Amino acid sequence: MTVMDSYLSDIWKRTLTLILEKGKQQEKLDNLIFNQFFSDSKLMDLDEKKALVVVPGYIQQTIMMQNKEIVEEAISEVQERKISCEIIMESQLQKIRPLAAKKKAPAITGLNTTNLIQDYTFDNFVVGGSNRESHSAALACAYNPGQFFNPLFIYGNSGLGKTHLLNAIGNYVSEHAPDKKVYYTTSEDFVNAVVNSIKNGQIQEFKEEMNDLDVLLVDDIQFLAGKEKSHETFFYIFNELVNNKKQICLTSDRHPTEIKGLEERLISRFSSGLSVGVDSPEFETSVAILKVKLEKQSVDPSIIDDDVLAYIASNFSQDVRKLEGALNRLLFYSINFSNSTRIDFKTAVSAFRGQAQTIDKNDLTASKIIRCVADYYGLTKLQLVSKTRTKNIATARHMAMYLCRKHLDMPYVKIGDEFGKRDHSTVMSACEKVEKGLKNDDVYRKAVSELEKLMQVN
Ligand SMILES: Nc1ncnc2c1ncn2[C@@H]1O[C@H](COP(=O)(O)OP(=O)(O)OP(=O)(O)O)[C@@H](O)[C@H]1O
Repeated sequence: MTVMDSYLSDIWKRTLTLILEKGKQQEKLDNLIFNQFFSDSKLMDLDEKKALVVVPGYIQQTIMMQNKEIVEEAISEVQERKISCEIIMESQLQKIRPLAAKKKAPAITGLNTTNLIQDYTFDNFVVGGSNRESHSAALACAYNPGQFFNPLFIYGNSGLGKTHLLNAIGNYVSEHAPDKKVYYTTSEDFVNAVVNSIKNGQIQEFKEEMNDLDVLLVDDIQFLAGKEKSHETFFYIFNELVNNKKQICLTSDRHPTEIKGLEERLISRFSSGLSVGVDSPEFETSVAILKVKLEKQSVDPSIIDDDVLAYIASNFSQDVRKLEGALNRLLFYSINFSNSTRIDFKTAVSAFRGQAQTIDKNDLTASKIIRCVADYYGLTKLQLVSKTRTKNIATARHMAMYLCRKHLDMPYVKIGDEFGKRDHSTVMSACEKVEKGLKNDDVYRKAVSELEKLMQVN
């Protein structure tokens, strides 16, 4: 432990004692809540006015935020000056750490610190149709910086892996060519650095330091919009680096030509290399991502039934952050509220009650599902529950059984009763067929998604 660490730890210990005392006085906290949600927190940083507090997860963060006033009162009392607190989760720390490192670094930009997010590598980036192009372009830039696409511009909605890819490039270069200077920053930090350098009369030094880089990675470049002073500096650095065959990689939430408030000359520079998009992951990619994230948390994927991963993948794959959040919720739920060592479909349905596809279960009945499926396939309800085994009727029947299981959580036997008294193994095998179809077949996925929409409106 460094002197700084033990200094912060001592302050936090005294603060925690006060938080409990004040919380009890104000009847907002008791020992149980305090021990469960406050005791694992840490004070990571402290300056004249602000404290950075880190907590293990979402729940601790939420509960501490609810008591933020008490927390701020307590630390202000310990420090004998007014302190405001930022409370973040450990998982957010990595994004913030570089800022802290930069602050302490003697150089203007902090280039002598490695500010890459170490966890984001090509090895743990799952490739699928939605990101194949951007992954391949990023890898090419990492393998041969400055040679292929300059700049590489990766764009797409939030949470689709742009920051991950950007850092993967940096980590790859740092590992394979340690003599190369790599710098990762967000455009907001870049703007702050420019403003500070101007204020301190060091803008020339700042530019020189930047021009000395081999790889410049700038995240969320859209935030440069409207910051005219920084445009000038960035334009200069951009030209120097590109002319010297140094690699620049940028990310944004939209294509360069759609960023409003950027000078034309910058837009044209950004578009002059290669622009590649990232999209929401498709089903297989989502499942593979979930498996990678489980591995990262040292959870054996075999304790989770395949249909559970399929369920999360079909409900939360708009962005990977949502997928990760859903997985964390499931793990949290099963650790705290389930007695079983396996995580099955039923556990998942309970964990996501009210979160996954918002079909109102109170409104939904087997009969309604049968009607929707029959309409969708152009059949009658009678045909669906009949003994007929014609392929199209059987497929529709399997689909209806699967939807009853998924949305009504009905036992197999009961579903069998609804479909002309079929036995439970027939229903089980029907559900398995649809689950398999969902993994391998776009037609199944499309049908389930359209049927679920129909079930909501009908
Ligand atoms: N293909 C993937 N394989 C593995 N993890 C992924 C993949 N895509 C995204 N992730 C994970 O999803 C999370 C969000 O990704 P990231 O921060 O890179 O998104 P982003 O596109 O930069 O979002 P924003 O625009 O909001 O900054 C990260 O934890 C990242 O590791």
